[in-house]
Amino acid sequence: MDSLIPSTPGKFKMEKNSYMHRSRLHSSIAKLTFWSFVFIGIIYIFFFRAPSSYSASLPSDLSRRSLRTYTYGGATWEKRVRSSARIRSPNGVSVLVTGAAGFVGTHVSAALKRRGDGVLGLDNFNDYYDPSLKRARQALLERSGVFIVEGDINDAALLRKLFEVVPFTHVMHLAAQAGVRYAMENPGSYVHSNIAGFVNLLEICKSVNPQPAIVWASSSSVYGLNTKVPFSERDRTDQPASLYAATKKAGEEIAHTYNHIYGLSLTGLRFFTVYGPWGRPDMAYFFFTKDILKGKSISIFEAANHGTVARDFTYIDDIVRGCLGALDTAEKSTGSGGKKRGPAQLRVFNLGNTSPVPVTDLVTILERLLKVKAKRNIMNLPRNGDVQFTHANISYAQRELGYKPVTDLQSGLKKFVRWYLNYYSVGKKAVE
Ligand SMILES: O=C(O)[C@H]1O[C@H](OP(=O)(O)OP(=O)(O)OC[C@H]2O[C@@H](n3ccc(=O)[nH]c3=O)[C@H](O)[C@@H]2O)[C@H](O)[C@@H](O)[C@H]1O
Repeated sequence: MDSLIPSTPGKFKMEKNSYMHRSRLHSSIAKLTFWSFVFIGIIYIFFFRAPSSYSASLPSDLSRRSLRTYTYGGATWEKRVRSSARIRSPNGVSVLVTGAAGFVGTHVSAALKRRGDGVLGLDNFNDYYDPSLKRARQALLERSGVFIVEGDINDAALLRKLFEVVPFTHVMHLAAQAGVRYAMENPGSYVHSNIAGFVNLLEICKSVNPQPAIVWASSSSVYGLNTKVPFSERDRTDQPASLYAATKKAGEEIAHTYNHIYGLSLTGLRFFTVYGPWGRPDMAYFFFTKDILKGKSISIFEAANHGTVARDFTYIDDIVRGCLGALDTAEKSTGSGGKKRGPAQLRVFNLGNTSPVPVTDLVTILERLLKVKAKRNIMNLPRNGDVQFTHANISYAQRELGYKPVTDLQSGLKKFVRWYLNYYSVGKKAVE
């Protein structure tokens, strides 16, 4: 039997005996047919059926999350855009805030509006986390006069239209696929938002006249496996530990290119684990709160040999002040009509708290504020993108932006917990 099986599929040995030859030929045709079916079957399973495979899940996931078609335009829509972006103070600026329904985007938009700047939001309201929280933030902003256009930063026609309606002086680019660990589940979404989306935005910014100055969100995660502390902007950032970090690092290099070729003024802000009211439910402090209240156990990561895992948790109001400082000190872009006219500003700043706190201490603070004991499940730091600690050196931001964080973790979490209990109408009497 063995000799009937071709040594290599598709390759036939020549036989001397004709009967043998015919019967072998029939048998070979049957086998060829059989293997063809197997082959076609495998292709079918790979390309059309495998629900968890990257190639199959990516397009549907992306189309569900951010490639929806949005409707925009018309006189009423344009009127809303103009009114939202109208500057109402003598030295005000007009800012397009991408990711305006996100955590940092909402706070920054509200702060800009409060001081009289013109603000227009842009957000694709994807479902990476509960979109109803994004809708609630949108409602909050609407009450203060900020309109959020529903759309994606990959939509060049929409971005062009927005710049046609409003000659924005600044772009605060906060739209991104966030989260360190989710990058292993949906890598394509990071490339789509943090790289393709960023390039698309820069393409529009470089071609409009006047070009806006751009401030955008990088991340502390670019320091990756760097062990020198505190992290300074001059430290190496070529060892990202997650795809998220790699896309943010790529963003910094892309910013360099657009600054170099087109004279765009670009400022990247490396945020360090930002937390606070209206925060992101995918972040540990947020879902720890939820799970502690529900009596569910929480996983607390520790490094090898019971090593402490710590973060330079930074309170949202401090971050907002840093963002405004970056906008206020951003110089004008120098290009026009897609051509560079002279050197333009290119900056990167750490925005952290300079006071790392072990995750176990974060849990202790939450327990005190919630008046509920956590069910702690200590486990090894998984190899899925997390780093052991972060710690920002902020002297450069202090000098150039007047950045000075003033909120310690205890006070910041107190405000977060108060908001959380109120927002989710938790009937517990916690936080004195
Ligand atoms: O500074 C950034 O640039 C990033 O900050 C944030 O990332 P991280 O600092 O990783 O925050 P977060 O997930 O809240 O984990 C906090 C701590 O809890 C630990 N952690 C986490 C989960 C868990 O189940 N257990 C646990 O111990 C975990 O090991 C970690 O030590 C943003 O999400 C990210 O978008 C990016 O902006």
